[in-house]
Amino acid sequence: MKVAILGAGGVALATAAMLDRAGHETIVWSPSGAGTRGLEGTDLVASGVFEARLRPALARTAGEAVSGADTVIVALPANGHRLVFDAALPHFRSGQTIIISAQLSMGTLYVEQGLKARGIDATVIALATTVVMGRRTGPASVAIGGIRTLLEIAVLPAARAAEGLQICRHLFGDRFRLAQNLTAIALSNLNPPIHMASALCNFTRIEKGEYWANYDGITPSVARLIEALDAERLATAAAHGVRVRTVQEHYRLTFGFPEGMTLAGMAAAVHEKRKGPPGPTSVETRFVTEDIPFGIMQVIVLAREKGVPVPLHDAGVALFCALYGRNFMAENDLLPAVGYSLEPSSMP
Ligand SMILES: NC(=O)C1=CN([C@@H]2O[C@H](COP(=O)(O)OP(=O)(O)OC[C@H]3O[C@@H](n4cnc5c(N)ncnc54)[C@H](OP(=O)(O)O)[C@@H]3O)[C@@H](O)[C@H]2O)C=CC1
Ligand SMILES: CC(C)(CO)C(=O)C(=O)O
Repeated sequence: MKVAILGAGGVALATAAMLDRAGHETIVWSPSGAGTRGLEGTDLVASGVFEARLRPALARTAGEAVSGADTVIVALPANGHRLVFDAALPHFRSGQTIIISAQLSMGTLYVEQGLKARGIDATVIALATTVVMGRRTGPASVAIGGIRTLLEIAVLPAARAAEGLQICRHLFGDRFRLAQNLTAIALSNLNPPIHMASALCNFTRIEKGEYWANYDGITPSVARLIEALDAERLATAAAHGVRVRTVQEHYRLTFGFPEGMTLAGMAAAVHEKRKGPPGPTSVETRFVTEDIPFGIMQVIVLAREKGVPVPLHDAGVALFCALYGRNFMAENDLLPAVGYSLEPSSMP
């Protein structure tokens, strides 16, 4: 299959390596061009859970990437989604499949609306997290941190669910199951609570650019905060009538741990085994710039809809707005575009 990957960071390049290994043809687009500059005329080298050397095609424009592809994978942080969706939408064709890896803030609805406006009959698939974990380690290298064994997807239109499932399996293997709906996917992305708690509790390290290891930063107290945030997310999901995995299940499935381990215990075991990846070392980290406005805000908006109190989510946004002197709520350019209000006055 011909696959266009929009984005050229850790996940995008790890995805390209995984698809190349499975015999698919890939073309990668970096929105600014910075992400693919180091790949011009040279192989991409993947290391970690598998090793590979590949030469993905490089696109200069979103149109060049998308036009010849059967499937398009959006693989970049959600604070870049709107820009990338707007660049790609004029080029989508009927019959294509668009996979959002991973969805935050109902980006799938935004794409669906854009396709409808153009009369394009394409399939849009939302993932709650990425198939593969990855981190760029240099201009032409990527470290593959892991491949998930089980992922939920939602497919629009819902009538194409079986077809969507088949395409995901064809690309990445038999590791997908259908979520109840898009709200379940929206409430299944575990990065926002994990990253908010980690970033908040390790903030001076981030601001001073000190080295810290991501899972080592999830100490028992940080894990307790993540679990308290998770209780709010689970209450929101229950109010919407959707079943989502708990943060413990998420770690268990991601890392293959047996049942019964605590979150802090699993984080410590991952750190012991991997020692990495590093935690963020810049205040511009997507743990904040993506996860607060697009992830935490999404939970807050869905909680408000059902009158579910989420005081820790609200407090988290307020704290990060104060830490940065910046209105993160106003940075979400997806939810208002698909009809959700970000106004605090719509609080229950
Ligand atoms: N890395 C991981 O293991 C995991 C990642 N995820 C999620 O997957 C997604 C991708 O993550 P990852 O690849 O690590 O992220 P990266 O930070 O490595 O992504 C960098 C890529 O995103 C583009 N980009 C970043 N910000 C913007 C923006 N504001 N506007 C336009 N383009 C932008 C960059 O563009 P350019 O090339 O122009 O510089 C570059 O191509 C995120 O949503 C993340 O939360 C989820 C689980 C695990
Ligand atoms: C660091 C990791 C793998 C776990 O939080 C991650 O999810 C990310 O980089 O987005």
